[in-house]
Amino acid sequence: MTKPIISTKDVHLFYGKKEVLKGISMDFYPNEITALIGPSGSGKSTLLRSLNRMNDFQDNVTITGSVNIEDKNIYAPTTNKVDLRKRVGMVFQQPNPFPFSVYENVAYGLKLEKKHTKEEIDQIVEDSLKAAAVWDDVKDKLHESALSLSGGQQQRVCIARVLAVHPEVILLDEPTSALDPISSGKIENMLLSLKDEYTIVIVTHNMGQASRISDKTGFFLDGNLVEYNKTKHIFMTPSEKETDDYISGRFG
Ligand SMILES: Nc1ncnc2c1ncn2[C@@H]1O[C@H](COP(=O)(O)OP(=O)(O)OP(=O)(O)O)[C@@H](O)[C@H]1O
Repeated sequence: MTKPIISTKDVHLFYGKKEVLKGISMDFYPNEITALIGPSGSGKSTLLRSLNRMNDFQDNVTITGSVNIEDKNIYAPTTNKVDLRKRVGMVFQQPNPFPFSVYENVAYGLKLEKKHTKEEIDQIVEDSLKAAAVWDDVKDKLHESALSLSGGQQQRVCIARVLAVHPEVILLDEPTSALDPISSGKIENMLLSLKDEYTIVIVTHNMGQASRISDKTGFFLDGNLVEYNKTKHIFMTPSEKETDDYISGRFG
């Protein structure tokens, strides 16, 4: 049987005294896309950020339970957080390229690693931009500022930046919510093509997007994981009334 690449066990997360994750246990499998859905404030982004310790950047956060990657708890004191965030890369809602050229954005992590020759970096930059389906848009402007690109192109360059350091898992927090439908469609197709090599977890408010691209879907409500199952099951025959109400637009 396939083993999960990430397992959360009974994760509780508090901002100050406020409990925003109330015991989340979830397995994420290799070469699958998992969608996290639920109303605003239900804890989806917080759970996503707990998978590569992005919550550590915020004060006043307490987390209990465990998040295991291949049987090691990432919250163990010995975890190297820089390495962790390379293995588990993240793409945010607003495209956030650095104010450098397209090339420098994608080469950034590789240059920090100091493991590659200039020729190798050139090749990885090209391969990553191709995998992120933005090469044709930017191949003639690699040395122009990434900030001069459209929002959709910037977001795909940000995805290329994550791919360049060869993560195992890619976390995406509403990556298309700031984009037009054509750019969103390109990103959806790209994510489907990346599934063969990566494990993908995506927070989305777009039910159509979740049903089009994900293999499994988790429905969050008020810090609880109400239901987690194959996407078809969640959308066609949900087991819980709350899930049914949410996906059929009765609340949220
Ligand atoms: N830095 C923070 N400090 C205090 N409370 C926070 C912080 N970040 C999030 N919260 C609270 O935690 C709860 C869960 O937020 P979270 O962003 O995970 O929800 P979400 O389901 O992703 O919502 P959305 O869909 O609106 O992004 C919310 O009540 C939110 O107000």
